Amino acid sequence: MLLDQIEKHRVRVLLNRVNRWRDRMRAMSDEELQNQTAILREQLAKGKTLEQILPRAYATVREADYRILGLFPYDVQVMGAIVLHKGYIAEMKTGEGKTLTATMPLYLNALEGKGAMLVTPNGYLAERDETQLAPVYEWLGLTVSTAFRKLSDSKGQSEKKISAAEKRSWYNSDIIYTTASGLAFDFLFNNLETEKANQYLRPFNYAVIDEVDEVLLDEAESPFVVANSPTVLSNLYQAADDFVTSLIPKRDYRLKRRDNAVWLTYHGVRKAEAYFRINNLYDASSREIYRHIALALRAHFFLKNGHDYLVTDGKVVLLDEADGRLKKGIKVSTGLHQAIEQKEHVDLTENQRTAASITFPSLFGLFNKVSGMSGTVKVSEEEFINVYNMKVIQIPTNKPVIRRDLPDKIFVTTADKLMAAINQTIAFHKIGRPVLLVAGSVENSEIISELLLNHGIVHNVLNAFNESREAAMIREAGQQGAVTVATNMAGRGTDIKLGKGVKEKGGLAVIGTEMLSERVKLQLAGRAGRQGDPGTSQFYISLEDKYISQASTARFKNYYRHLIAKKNDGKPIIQLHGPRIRFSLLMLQNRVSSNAEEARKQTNKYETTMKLQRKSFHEIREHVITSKNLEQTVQRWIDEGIDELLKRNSQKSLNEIRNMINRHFTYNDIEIPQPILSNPKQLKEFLKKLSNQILTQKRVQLINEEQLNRFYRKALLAAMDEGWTDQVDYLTKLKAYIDGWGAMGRDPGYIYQVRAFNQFEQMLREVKINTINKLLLSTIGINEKQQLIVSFN
Ligand SMILES: Nc1ncnc2c1ncn2[C@@H]1O[C@H](COP(=O)(O)OP(=O)(O)OP(=O)(O)O)[C@@H](O)[C@H]1O
Repeated sequence: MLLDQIEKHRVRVLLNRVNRWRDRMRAMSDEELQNQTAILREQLAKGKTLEQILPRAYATVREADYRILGLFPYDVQVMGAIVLHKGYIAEMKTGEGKTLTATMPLYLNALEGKGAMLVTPNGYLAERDETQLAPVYEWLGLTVSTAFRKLSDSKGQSEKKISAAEKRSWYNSDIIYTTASGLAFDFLFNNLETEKANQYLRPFNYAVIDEVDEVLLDEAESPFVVANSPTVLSNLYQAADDFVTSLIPKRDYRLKRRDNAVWLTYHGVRKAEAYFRINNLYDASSREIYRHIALALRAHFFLKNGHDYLVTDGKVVLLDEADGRLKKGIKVSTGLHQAIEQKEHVDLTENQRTAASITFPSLFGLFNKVSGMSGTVKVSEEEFINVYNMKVIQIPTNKPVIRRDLPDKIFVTTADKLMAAINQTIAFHKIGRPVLLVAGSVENSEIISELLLNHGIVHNVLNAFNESREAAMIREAGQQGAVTVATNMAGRGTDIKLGKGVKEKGGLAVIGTEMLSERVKLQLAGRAGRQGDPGTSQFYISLEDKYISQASTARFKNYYRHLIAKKNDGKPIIQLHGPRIRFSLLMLQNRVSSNAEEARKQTNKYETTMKLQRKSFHEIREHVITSKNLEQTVQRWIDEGIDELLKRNSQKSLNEIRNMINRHFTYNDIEIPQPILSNPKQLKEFLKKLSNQILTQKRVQLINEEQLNRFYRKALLAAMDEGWTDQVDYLTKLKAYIDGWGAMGRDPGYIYQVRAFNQFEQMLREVKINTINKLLLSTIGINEKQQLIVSFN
């Protein structure tokens, strides 16, 4: 608390220093103001720190914001901007103008020439913000871009592959607006490139993460995955799916939604053994069957169409749990995607191996400095401090918030709550108040839409199906009498402006129709009452909501059954009142959020191991990709590879050695002098000589040293990337495999670490052997353009 006060005091001191510049900046001509960028850069060059030039820099942007956009950042926004520069998290209430706030730290940190990024959870926000603010930065002499092809520029060419040069120009801009997922994918692909010329990222410097709780908490657990080299598709998906649909609840399997767990009972296990004709389901030889059953169980009991994914055009597309958008291009790894496809009876996509993966927490761990902003972070402050070492500073609002967040209305069934919510919508609509009606899933948004149509109410539907009309719908949503049905896609960053006469009627009414976590709820409520506007929010929830059913206790379930029985006896709509039910729901909410926090901690533990391995792997890779002379590396790796091969071929019979030579060195018959077989030293010398002979033969086909180096590089990288793909794939599967072990009293984090480490060492040894293969068994040639062509077997 005291520290908090001290920190806030420091922020105020800096704010005063920014304010002292205000009149001087106002008096400057445009030219003088624009010239500040050069002055500030010069001060940096002369050794001043960013902190020292902050007041002048912030005052410059502030004035530029005013001259270009007509918006002069308020004192509270400058305070938020100071917090962002320090690498902390600024909690600024919804609608306080975080977009404008970010202009200050981005400008300041970009002055060093190492790049400053604004990362948002979705492309709509990144593009909107960049378009709005680019004129300010450009006016001040900085370059700015989105790190993706803008929807507005990409007419007809969105299919065209984006060149490395184009991407490089984005990422070399002073200020970059992008999405967290776009950045994750670009990072992974950039690392898989085998030529420096095809890489486009520079080292990450400074980032402001918008909606930081969504990025670093809600999405912390789902890794971004790049897949390659399809593996054989297993027909076990269908068998496992058929098997799971034949199971009898309780007798064959048990379901514990609260712990997110489902497992086979003794009966179920026997049934599986009979079904798959095996002796022991838990035997190592049945591991694949076990894995497929586990996947099918998960697909059937935990993932729901319309909730977790959509089936469109015969394809399964995942929905982002946090914001209800389609997660294009992302697949659940380890076969769960195929298990869902099998369940939905659509064609199975190819099963792919994970080539590289990263989670948001480790992606942002690569930046020199990271800060964040959101309207709803204080509740998770402890986690931010413990896990990310980021302080949270609350910024006061510019004008008092007068929005009223009314207490939840609680119903027993889904039907009851939807009807009540619709009736309320109709009442608001009658008096001309705009309503944002938020559905818990795509499926519910369509049901609500139909019900509204039955009442003759014209409305817009904003869900993952019509994302393209988002901007237009948001523009209409605050007008008199407008009704907008949306999934929680409209939950973050959506700036709904009130139309004429709406304030007098009470502002926007947000009506939620699903129990949600406190943070998501606050975000949705925050679509109303922005910038001191009037507005209300109220949530209509039922005991059947997913959030409740996944976490409810036996007592709670009995209570629900009792109420349903009453309802079946003819009682119409049952609404629940009183402190007891509210208290129970509060407890339930706490339980869900602490479970989620635990799960994130576990994932972060796994990820730390991955991070270390990724780092050491990429250090080696960076050496290979940049080195102009790889001769020594090649010799050393061949040497180590031979040692490893000899260790593995312990017998050293003539046949064994001949086989080894044919598998790794050359397909030709080689004369092996008998006596060396019993002398390891001589044998090693022999193999080294052999590899040098083969390399010399290759060398003569090459034109110059540079081409030789290129050949070396291609061979080493091919060997390394294969090894790394196996490693990442192994780690992904390992994680899925041991994740449930905690329930059995073992520490999955520890087991993971030990196995992951051993496998990494093993992988490095494997790479050395594979290097011999790539170098010696490949064929090379020069094409008519005098370019090197290498083909690996
Ligand atoms: N200094 C200012 N002067 C006048 N209007 C402002 C100022 N700053 C922001 N606004 C306006 O306030 C509205 C809300 O801004 P913005 O959408 O950036 O809020 P936000 O904090 O990002 O909200 P959310 O938490 O919902 O993402 C916008 O319409 C913006 O133009």
